[in-house]
Amino acid sequence: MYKIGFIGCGNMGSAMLRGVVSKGDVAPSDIIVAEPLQEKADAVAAEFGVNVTTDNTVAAQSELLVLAIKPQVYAVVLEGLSEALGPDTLLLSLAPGKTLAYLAEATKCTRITRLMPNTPAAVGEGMTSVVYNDACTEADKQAVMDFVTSFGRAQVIPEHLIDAATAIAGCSPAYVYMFIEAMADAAVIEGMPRAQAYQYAAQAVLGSAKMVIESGKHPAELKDAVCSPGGTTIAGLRALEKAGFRSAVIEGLEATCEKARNL
Ligand SMILES: NC(=O)C1=CN([C@@H]2O[C@H](COP(=O)(O)OP(=O)(O)OC[C@H]3O[C@@H](n4cnc5c(N)ncnc54)[C@H](O)[C@@H]3O)[C@@H](O)[C@H]2O)C=CC1
Ligand SMILES: O=C(O)[C@@H]1CCC=N1
Repeated sequence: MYKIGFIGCGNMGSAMLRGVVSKGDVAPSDIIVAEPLQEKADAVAAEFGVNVTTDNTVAAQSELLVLAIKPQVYAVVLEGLSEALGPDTLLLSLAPGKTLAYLAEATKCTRITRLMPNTPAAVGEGMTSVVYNDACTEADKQAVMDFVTSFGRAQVIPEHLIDAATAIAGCSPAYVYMFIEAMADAAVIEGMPRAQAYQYAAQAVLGSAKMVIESGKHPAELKDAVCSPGGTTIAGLRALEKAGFRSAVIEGLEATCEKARNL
């Protein structure tokens, strides 16, 4: 495994770090995190036992460098790293909208990979999309796969699918949490204590997702098996469809893709 550097360690960087450190394949001493917020940097050092610096150029000396910063600060950060980034660095970028062409133009790196992970990486259940550029070697690809599969599932995709991947995996946890909240609100209306309602809703989502992944069955078949003729589920399904449930989800994900294309 390569020595890994992180530039920025906020929500996504720390989720990946938590996953990778818990898996144990990379020694914390082989990881260096650059995080300008001292309080965050101290918390990362204390929790994960990794090396921490506020100096981006030090972290950029790692062989595999994760840009875990917001797309809005890319230009200034990459300019600051122009001397530190070169052909020796395998650059991993998490930002929507920052294309391989942009990253090649903005740095002297030749080996570049885009990743679109999600925060469930923190519990080893991430879904990460991977887009390599042509200069990545087989060893690079192996190192990237070892890294991303240490915090969940991963798939290599062509770059034209990364906006869809951003919507369906990068962003969708937020929408799933909203769904869990909404279901819990309904249970609270019916008198269930709130904490219990979150547990019920979350376990129902977890179990349903596991059924899709492990049974290999079409989601519609699994849905139909819950809908008893003349029963409760089909009555709820009708009300959800009347309220535009599927359309709302499709429009939400499409708005995400549109935003990613324009970042
Ligand atoms: N949060 C999420 O669920 C996901 C985020 N992403 C992508 O990951 C990247 C990071 O996002 P988040 O972690 O959510 O953002 P965040 O705002 O939580 O973390 C960014 C971190 O970068 C640090 N930072 C700011 N300026 C810096 C600089 N000049 N040098 C070094 N560090 C600097 C900040 O202090 C902060 O800790 C973004 O490109 C985002 O689009 C991708 C998939 C999912
Ligand atoms: O909201 C965002 O822009 C980032 C990218 C995917 C998830 N969060």
